[in-house]
Amino acid sequence: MHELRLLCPEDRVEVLGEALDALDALSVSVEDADAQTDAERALFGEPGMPPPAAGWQRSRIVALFPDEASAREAAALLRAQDFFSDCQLLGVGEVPQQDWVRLTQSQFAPVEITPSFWIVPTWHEPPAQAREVIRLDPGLAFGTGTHPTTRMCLRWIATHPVRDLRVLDYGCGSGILAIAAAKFGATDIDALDIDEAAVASTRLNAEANGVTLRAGLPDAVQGHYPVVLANILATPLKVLAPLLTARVATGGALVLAGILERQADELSAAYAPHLPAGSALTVADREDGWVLMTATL
Ligand SMILES: C[S@@+](CC[C@H](N)C(=O)[O-])C[C@H]1O[C@@H](n2cnc3c(N)ncnc32)[C@H](O)[C@@H]1O
Repeated sequence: MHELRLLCPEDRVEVLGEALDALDALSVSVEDADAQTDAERALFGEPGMPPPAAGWQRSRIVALFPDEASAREAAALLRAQDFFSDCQLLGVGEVPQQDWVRLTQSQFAPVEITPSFWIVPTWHEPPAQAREVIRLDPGLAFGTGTHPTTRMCLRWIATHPVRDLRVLDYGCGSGILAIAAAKFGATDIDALDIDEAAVASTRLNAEANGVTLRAGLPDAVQGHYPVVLANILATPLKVLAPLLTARVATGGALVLAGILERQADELSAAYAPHLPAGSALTVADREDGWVLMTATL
């Protein structure tokens, strides 16, 4: 395969992407040409919040073609277009052959949650000290155990009694929290998500781990649960406060993640009106700038 590398200003990214697509590029990727410099621009915004900028000042576009001739032909055609005037051709080069599957797999190692509880990709053997193991490969849905928010929830599950309890995993992604609850003895588990792909992924992962749970869309929520877990993000968690608190059984635990340290007070305040007297949402764990917040209802 050969790659065609281009440099362009923010307002040409879309038209170049469309043109490369029409020229049968196998893939087109766009990166910040100023990454790792003072001019680097963050483009991430929380759900519901606008991103800080619509695009990068200068983008580096890399398009893959099956051979050198098609990459060069695409370069020649693009250079002849009016919209290419402020753009630059950086080069055409061969992409070295790699074992992409092995390369991807090498980035996912077993993740330790506690010394005896591990998340292990199927291409690895579980470590000798692992007593409880979830087998999980990275897929379309979030939740491989590598993110601090997931890890803190998993740690909570592993260190609190969930045996024989009903559990709600709201925003289940890959289903990792629901599967962990099942591994630690929870018996009646609802794993729900607004994303159909997450629901499908949860079903497959549960089956692969030999556990029983119900995966579905949020309207499948039913009754009250002694444990309600939700690892989403601060903004949706605030919106979901009435719904999530209403689903926690009396004396049950609400466990929330996806919250940055600086958002903890904001979350406590948003949940306060929905909690019984004497109960509060407080920080129970922290990792890498994220916090886990819990309340007993
Ligand atoms: C950060 S992932 C968490 C996945 C997994 N539970 C974990 O702990 O790794 C958040 C998930 O919540 C889902 N989600 C976002 N907003 C939601 C909402 N309002 N109701 C239900 N699920 C939601 C997303 O589709 C995503 O799969």
